[in-house]
Amino acid sequence: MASSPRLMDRPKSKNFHVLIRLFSFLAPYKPRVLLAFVALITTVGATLGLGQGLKQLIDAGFTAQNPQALDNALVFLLILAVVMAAGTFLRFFMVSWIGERVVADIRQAVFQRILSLHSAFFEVTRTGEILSRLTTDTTLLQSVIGSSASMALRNFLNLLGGVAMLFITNAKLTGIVLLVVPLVVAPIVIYGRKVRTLSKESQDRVADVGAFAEETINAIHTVQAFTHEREDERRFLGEVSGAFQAAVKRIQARSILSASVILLVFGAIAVVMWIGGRDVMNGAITGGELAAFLFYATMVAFNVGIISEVMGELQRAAGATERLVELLDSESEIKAPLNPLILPEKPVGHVRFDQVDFRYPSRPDELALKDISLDIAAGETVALVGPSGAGKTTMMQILLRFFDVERGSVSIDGVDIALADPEEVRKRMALVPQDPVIFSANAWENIRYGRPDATNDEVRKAADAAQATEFLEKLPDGFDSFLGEKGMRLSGGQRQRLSIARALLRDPSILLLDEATSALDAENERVVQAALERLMVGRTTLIIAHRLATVVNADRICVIDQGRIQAIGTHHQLMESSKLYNHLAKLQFSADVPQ
Ligand SMILES: Nc1ncnc2c1ncn2[C@@H]1O[C@H](COP(=O)(O)OP(=O)(O)OP(=O)(O)O)[C@@H](O)[C@H]1O
Repeated sequence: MASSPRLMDRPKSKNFHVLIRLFSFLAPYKPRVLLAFVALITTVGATLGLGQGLKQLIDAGFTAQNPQALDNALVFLLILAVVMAAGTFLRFFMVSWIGERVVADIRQAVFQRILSLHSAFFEVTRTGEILSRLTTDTTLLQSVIGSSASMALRNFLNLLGGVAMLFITNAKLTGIVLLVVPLVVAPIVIYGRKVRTLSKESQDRVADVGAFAEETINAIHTVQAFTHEREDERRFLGEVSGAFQAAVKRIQARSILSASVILLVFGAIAVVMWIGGRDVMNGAITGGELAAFLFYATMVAFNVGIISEVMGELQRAAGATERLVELLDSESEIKAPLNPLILPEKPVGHVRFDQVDFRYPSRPDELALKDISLDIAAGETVALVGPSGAGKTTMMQILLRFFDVERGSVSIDGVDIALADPEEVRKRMALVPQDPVIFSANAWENIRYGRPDATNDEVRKAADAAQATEFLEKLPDGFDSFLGEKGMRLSGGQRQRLSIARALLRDPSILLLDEATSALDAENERVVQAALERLMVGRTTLIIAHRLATVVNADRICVIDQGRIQAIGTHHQLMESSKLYNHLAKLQFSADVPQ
């Protein structure tokens, strides 16, 4: 398993018309595109002019022994060189700039689209695939827009111009060359393809070496514990030898290709020179004409070769564009209707599930929620309890409208959330997940995630209320401390308190808590509990309960099993009436459950 997909591996497409979609991204930069085009035409013109300068140099200068004409021809060539240099600078700069800019825009557009997509999309699309579209495919496009496309265009124009100049210079020799060029270029192109296939194979073998090493090193403890070192060494040697053999094949093919190119190209030049030389001797053409002719002929052959190379790149770019366009065209299935219902301006916090049936798109044959009806008054705390896989998390996901229900409805403050804007719905809620995510940023930014426009003062107050200030201030740089990849520097309880501060800052009317099951030590549990209680004041709270204290303190407890609500009531009521609850309570909430 290679850690990152390589450019060579991306599938190609012959579907070139998708490349047209790229034009919409070029549109904002029309003046630059135009400038690049003008520069391109100028350099092509100057390149073609070189042949004429050469002809002048030889005929009027050398052959006629005229120093003045020689000077003129040289000045002409120098001017052409300056024009070519300036044109190339401008073209290269503009085209590369456009390539980088357009790719930045495409990345932004794709990322924006990905963030808006519905949960089910992420279930069917692997994260690695999305990432490789965002990085590898866009990089490929950058190389195409920023170089290959302009190269293809330049070479194509050079080719057209070169052929035209060949005819103008000498039609008879051109006829011969048109016969010879395919004979020279075709074997080179065909063999070149073989070399490319071998290069890819060689790269794959090298990737295998890397993948094997990566897997083994990551599992170093298992390797050593099972004393598997010798065996792994032997297998690694196999991988390394495979890579070496593939490389040798590639090198062999490359050497043959280089030798053939030299033989064919110089052989062809010799043949044309021989025919042309005889014509010069006969007086049919001048020496300058022959030189110009050879110049144009070489140019044409060279350009044919390059274009065939670039075609492969363009095919890969078409493939990349196809995949990016597919992403850009993905529509979120969870979105606001055309005329979304507006939630009441002042949030109340009334939540109602009404006869909800739901099944996950990835598991269509099984109802995850069956006929769920639950009316939660503003400010009420409802604890969800039930065995693992009962559907507790699913209820929260439905309330956050990560998925739409199949039957029934879910409403907030009297508004069916399916008819509202999902962003507005989610703005009314804060989620404190079981295993809170800490982003690789400092504490300020991590808490401010709850409300990006909060002031430092507000962040501090939230941290105070969540009992997070003390431990945050003890960090080396206090609130400015970088909390590291996935918050590695914080303990489980600290992460929870930070997440509570985040929710406090968001100040939602509805709170979704997924209690941590992982055994927080008694001290931590007490602090987290205190922070939670402060957070819950005056808010409607739906809490997946794993702790006895939560269950006892909840206004109502909802017992869920296999997607259905089995019973609702207070702890004491349920201990009496619900066998399942009684069982769960004894099992889950430790032995000292009050009877
Ligand atoms: N994304 C998903 N796609 C398909 N099925 C899912 C998905 N998420 C959960 N399920 C299934 O839906 C059912 C309810 O899962 P849910 O996560 O709501 O349970 P839970 O009560 O929260 O369990 P736990 O206490 O273990 O977290 C389970 O059978 C689960 O396998």
